[in-house]
Amino acid sequence: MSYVIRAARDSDLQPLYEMAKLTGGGFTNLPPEKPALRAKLERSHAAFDRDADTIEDELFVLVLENLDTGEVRGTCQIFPHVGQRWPFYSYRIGTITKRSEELGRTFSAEILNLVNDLGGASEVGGLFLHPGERAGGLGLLLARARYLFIRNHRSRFGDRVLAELRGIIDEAGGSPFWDGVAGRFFGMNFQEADQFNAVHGNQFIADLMPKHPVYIAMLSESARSVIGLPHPSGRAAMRMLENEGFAYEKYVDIFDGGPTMTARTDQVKTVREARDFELTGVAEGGVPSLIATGRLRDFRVTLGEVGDGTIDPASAAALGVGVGDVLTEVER
Ligand SMILES: NC(=[NH2+])NCCC[C@H](N)C(=O)O
Repeated sequence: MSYVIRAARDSDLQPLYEMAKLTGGGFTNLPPEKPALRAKLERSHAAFDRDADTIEDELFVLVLENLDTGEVRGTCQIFPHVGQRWPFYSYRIGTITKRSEELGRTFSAEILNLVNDLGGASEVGGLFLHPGERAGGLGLLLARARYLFIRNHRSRFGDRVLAELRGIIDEAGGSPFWDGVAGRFFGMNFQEADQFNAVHGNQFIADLMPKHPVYIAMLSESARSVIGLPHPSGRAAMRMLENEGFAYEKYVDIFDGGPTMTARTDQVKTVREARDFELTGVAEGGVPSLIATGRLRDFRVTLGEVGDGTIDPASAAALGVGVGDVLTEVER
């Protein structure tokens, strides 16, 4: 089977919608609403069409296509510059330490601070792989294709990259963190708020989110216990991000308390290890690799084998490349 990652097209709307319905909620970047998805595709087209070297608040949507069937089986997104137009919100967990000499006691309290620290960063997100394809390293292909895209269009991205992981959701679809913190100020449940956010953006956060720091000690045990923890379905994603050099630096999602992972763009493993080479021939065999080619709308990535200046025939066909083309490779 042969797969390729490529820019999303208008005709991908239906499969994107079908996949969005499979996410089970809490997946802000892939709402199961066609108008919202269509708006994302339009934003993405504009980003791929803009051939310039500057960082803008835009969005690239990529899809994973099974070349044997023509079906779209996965997707991922890159936001080059969050917080440029609308502030980007996070809770940063800070510490305040107090000492009473008379009592001989020192106390440290943890505080949730509403911050816009991550404004200016690039964000990777919206990664979804069809449940029927969760083998064969395709999740990793989707994730790492984003870093190759960033590397090959480096001036379009910030010096820091972030990834938000879904937080803990209970069986009823509720978020213990939401119920204990922001929910008290929004008059809606987590699903409604997340849905509203996905469709209408985050102005309502600026309007309603409490501005004062929150003492974690004063939250309910259920809210406290999920801070910085990913949804069980996101544990593998968290490990993948850590392997790329991302770390949890005490930033959490203001709605569900899920961890925000950050990394220096140039320190991301795939960005650091990728290298360019000129294709001198097509032959079987070589090192299992991710192979990328093309700029902007023509950007493509596949899984294949890289020899000494060569790639395997299936990859050459998947990428539509021939001798003399310049490719990017990074070991699997
Ligand atoms: N799970 C959520 N919808 N969280 C709220 C959005 C937070 C996001 N960092 C923003 O500022 O837009």
